[in-house]
Amino acid sequence: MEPLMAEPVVQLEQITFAWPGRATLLDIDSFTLQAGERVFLKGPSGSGKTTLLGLLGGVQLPASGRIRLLGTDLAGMSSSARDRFRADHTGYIFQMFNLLPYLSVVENIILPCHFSSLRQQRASERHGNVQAAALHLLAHLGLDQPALRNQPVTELSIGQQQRVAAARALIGSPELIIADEPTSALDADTREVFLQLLFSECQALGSSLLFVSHDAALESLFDRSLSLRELNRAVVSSEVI
Ligand SMILES: Nc1ncnc2c1ncn2[C@@H]1O[C@H](COP(=O)(O)OP(=O)(O)OP(=O)(O)O)[C@@H](O)[C@H]1O
Repeated sequence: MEPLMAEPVVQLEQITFAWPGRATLLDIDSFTLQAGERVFLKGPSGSGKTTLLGLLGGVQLPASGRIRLLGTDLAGMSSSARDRFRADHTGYIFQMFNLLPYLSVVENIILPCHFSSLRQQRASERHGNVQAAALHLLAHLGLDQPALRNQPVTELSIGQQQRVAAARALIGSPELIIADEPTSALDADTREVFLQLLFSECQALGSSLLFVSHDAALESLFDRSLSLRELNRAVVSSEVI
């Protein structure tokens, strides 16, 4: 018997998208992200990379076409169901990290488990409870000094904040990790170290990674690289070369 192929994590078919009052920004025939794949997405500033990431998580809906996350059509859901689905199955690492300044390191990391009982359950099954899961991730990401755990995140270095942001995205093993320019504030050596840590955690958890960056030096480290310019049939006037 043929082995069963795992469901693609993301499947995008013939989507178009325009911000209100603006020309079509995205017109994409097809894009698939397979389970466990690590894909690098590049494109000039203003070409629509962040907008595409928003579509993949169901933050915005396309004007036409279909986006399926883990086989589920996002357009067929109510907006609250989409929010829950996104919280359960996707982890985000943002360029500015978006950590909550009034929460400690561990509190920031376990935040997604407050919005997703599935991620809370997965983290607890693996590690006993969500705090232990957060400490496990901190150790794997090279941040296991006990003094750091309860420190306000505002007192961390940029590299430390970035790892906390990665741990927050990874907790509870979401199937898809979306990273939007998460290394732009780091120097070249630190970037590659961070990326290797992120790769090994994604592999350990079985998560796919879609990583947006301008940094061509990182491209060869990924399974596959995509250029939004080549993927997108729309003519984008807001691109900055
Ligand atoms: N919330 C929004 N409302 C209206 N227009 C938006 C919104 N977000 C982005 N845009 C517009 O969509 C276009 C693409 O922006 P987007 O942030 O997706 O590009 P990007 O490729 O991620 O750029 P960068 O590399 O600079 O982050 C820009 O013209 C931008 O002004």
